[in-house]
Amino acid sequence: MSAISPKVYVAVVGVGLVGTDFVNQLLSIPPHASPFHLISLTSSTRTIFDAANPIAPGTSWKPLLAGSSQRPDFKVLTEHLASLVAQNQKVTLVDNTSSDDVAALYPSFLEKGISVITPNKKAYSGDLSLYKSILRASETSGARFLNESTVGAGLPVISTLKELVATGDKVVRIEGVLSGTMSYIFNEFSTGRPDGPSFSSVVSIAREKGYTEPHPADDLNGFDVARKLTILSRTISLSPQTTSTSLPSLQSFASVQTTSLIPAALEGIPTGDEFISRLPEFDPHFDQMRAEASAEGKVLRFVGVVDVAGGQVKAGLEKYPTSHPFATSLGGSDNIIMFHTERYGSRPLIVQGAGAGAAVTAMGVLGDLFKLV
Ligand SMILES: NC(=O)C1=CN([C@@H]2O[C@H](COP(=O)(O)OP(=O)(O)OC[C@H]3O[C@@H](n4cnc5c(N)ncnc54)[C@H](OP(=O)(O)O)[C@@H]3O)[C@@H](O)[C@H]2O)C=CC1
Ligand SMILES: N[C@@H](CC=O)C(=O)O
Ligand code: NA
Repeated sequence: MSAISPKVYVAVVGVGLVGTDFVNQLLSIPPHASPFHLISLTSSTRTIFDAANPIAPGTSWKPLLAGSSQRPDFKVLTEHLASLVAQNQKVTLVDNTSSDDVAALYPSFLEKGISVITPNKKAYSGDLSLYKSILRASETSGARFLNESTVGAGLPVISTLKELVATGDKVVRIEGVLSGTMSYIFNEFSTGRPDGPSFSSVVSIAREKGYTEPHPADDLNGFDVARKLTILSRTISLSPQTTSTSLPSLQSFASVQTTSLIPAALEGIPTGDEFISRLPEFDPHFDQMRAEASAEGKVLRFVGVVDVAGGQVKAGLEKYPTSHPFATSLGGSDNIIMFHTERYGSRPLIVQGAGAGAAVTAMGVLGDLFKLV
């Protein structure tokens, strides 16, 4: 007779694009097959918590949350979740925000035995001291932190890299198109022809499709790619299996050599709406870049590199021949990540597919949750 594992108690913070899909995917698991109890939801203004009556499939959870008079309080939420841990329950906090404030709380969740799962890149690409305290807290309590959707959305990028490192392969270089937004923009904008849609129009569509960060400037300044490269780089260099590496110890994503696409006049615009409305002023600048690449028989692609052997991490706009895989094999919000390793020799291990969008990102988060079962 096999033992029945206890269910994992899940508290969700952030119910925007990804968070909504995540909750809907979680609640669509047939109850008899679901290893999860969804016990709490928190938006930026409201919260609900009820460990005794988990939210059931079919519940109209949005009105339930909107109708709550409880304000979010992370101290109280942590106490509630810690009391379940004290009763030997498995408890996880899922952070679907892009908030630095929520990210800063991960060590305090982890040290109380609450696992953390997130597509939010802030903690893992922010200050190195936060990353190290996450590692320490997880090691001390045994609670897990999983972040598959921080790179390549639901694509198996982090899990692949962890397995390469854990099994003793030596990563030489990782390179690829790591931004769904940048991929979509340049797949549509730069096809090898000298003309085509305007830059600002494809950026607007990428935003409508839910690929961009809450503020699209966070994609166009290259920081989103720099954050992903920081996460990949730290996954290698701070793994217990890595004894020595030439990789730089990145103090934060800001240490990555990054080329911004944002015209100087648009730096620091506070809202995404205003940024998008001003972008058409700069279309002629991008038209010229496209025409120059086309004249060389090339396309533009925004690419990131973790050069482990060369000790360099960088992100920027590059030109590729129209026959290159970055030009021929990408469409939509596709990411492509090539792992050059000792074992994979001259033919890299390649992961490719949609790298942004609510459904695929939420799937990566839910996939991480299943790893706790
Ligand atoms: N979209 C994508 O394709 C991908 C996204 N990601 C990451 O997923 C995360 C979510 O992205 P996305 O859903 O697109 O963004 P959204 O802006 O749609 O959602 C974020 C939500 O977080 C909520 N929020 C912000 N601060 C807090 C807080 N302190 N407490 C509770 N809730 C808060 C906001 O709530 P409210 O509505 O109440 O203001 C908002 O609804 C981001 O970290 C993003 O980088 C990762 C991979 C791909
Ligand atoms: N804005 C990001 C979302 C996923 O991380 C992207 O475009 O890749
Ligand atoms: Na991923």
